[in-house]
Formats: sequence, C-alpha cells, structure tokens
Amino acid sequence: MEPRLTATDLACRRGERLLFARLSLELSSGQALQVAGPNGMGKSSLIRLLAGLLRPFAGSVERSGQLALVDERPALDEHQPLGAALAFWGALDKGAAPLERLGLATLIDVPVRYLSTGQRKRAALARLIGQDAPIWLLDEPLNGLDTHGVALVEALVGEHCVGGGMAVIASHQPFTLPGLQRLDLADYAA
Ligand SMILES: Nc1ncnc2c1ncn2[C@@H]1O[C@H](COP(=O)(O)OP(=O)(O)OP(=O)(O)O)[C@@H](O)[C@H]1O
Repeated sequence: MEPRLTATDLACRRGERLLFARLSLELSSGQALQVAGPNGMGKSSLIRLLAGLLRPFAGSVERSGQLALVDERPALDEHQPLGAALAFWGALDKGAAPLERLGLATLIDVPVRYLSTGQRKRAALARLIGQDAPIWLLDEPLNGLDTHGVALVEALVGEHCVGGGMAVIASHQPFTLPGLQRLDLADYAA
C-alpha cells in the first residue's frame, strides 16, 4: 500500500487559543514538506496532530502507512549506555541504524545522560531509521546539530523520499532538499 498523509481543514486549539485553522495538506510517496513559522505558531502542535497525539479542534487527519516521530524526547534510557539503550529498540524495530554514518559508533559505551544535544539528536535519528517507517514526522530535527549534522539530516531525508518514503519537517531553519514543499503556518493563523 502506498503511504499517504492527508489533513483536511485542520484547526488546532491549545488552552484557550486557536493557533491555526483551515489547514489542509496532502503528501504521498516521495514528497517532503517543511512547516515553517515563528516560535509559538504551532509547528510542534501540527506535528503532534499529524502523529495522532493531539486531537484536532476541527478537521481530520488520515494516514496510511507506519509513522516515526522525532521530537526533543529521544525515548532512550538515560541510565543506560547508548549502545544498550538503542539495542532495546533494535530488538523491536525492523531496520538497522547506521551508527557509523551517524557518528555514534564511538559513543556506544557513553551513558545517554552524558550525550550532548547534537549527539542526542543523532541518537534520535538512529531510532528513526531503525523504525523503517515510510512516514517521517520531524520536529526541529536540526536543533543542536553542526553543519555536518545538518547536511547529514538533509541527505537522510532525501534518501528516504527517493526510496518511496515521505517527510514532514517542522523547522524554522533553512532545510535544503530538491523538491521540498513549504507551508508557512503564519498563513493559517486563526
Ligand atoms: N498543553 C498546552 N496548553 C496550552 N497551551 C499550550 C499547550 N502546549 C502548547 N501550548 C501553546 O501553544 C502554542 C504553540 O506551541 P507549539 O509548541 O506548537 O509551537 P511551535 O510553533 O512549535 O513553537 P517553537 O518554534 O517555539 O517550538 C504556544 O503558545 C504554546 O504556549
């Protein structure tokens, strides 16, 4: 089955505030979309709506295909060495995480709590790839990464899409990818 992600007439309310409304999007195999907008516009909220973790105030989200989410919480045991923490998920996941390419191979004995921000982000990417899901939802995937890390994420997303996957990238930073679509949340402010 072809992966697909469709949002129709979405509105999002957090607390008493309506953040955005009348937002529709449709992504299919091979496509990537950057969600941009200033702090607090609701980029993270949109990612969580698309993931099914938040209920829309109005509208609907339809999805076919497994999804994998990267946000600021990598869901790795802080007390375990990185290798063991990743192995926990590796036993459940279908794919293999490219530790060497992600710059993690020399860190497998380091407890997760000692990892730097960028190293944590790389570990989250290892989990993302391990999940082997066609739909990637990436909330600020470039945070904490150096220029080499940024280029790596751009390359990984490009390869994922060429391989038939799709990605939604919430980021206020420039993201370089051929054919990248763009949605500015400010255009949907309620
Ligand atoms: N549980 C909540 N209850 C009430 N308001 C919330 C809740 N969670 C988030 N908000 C508010 O919703 C707004 C949007 O938050 P969100 O994290 O989606 O924004 P964002 O565009 O991702 O911001 P940033 O770029 O700063 O990460 C913010 O004003 C935030 O304070």
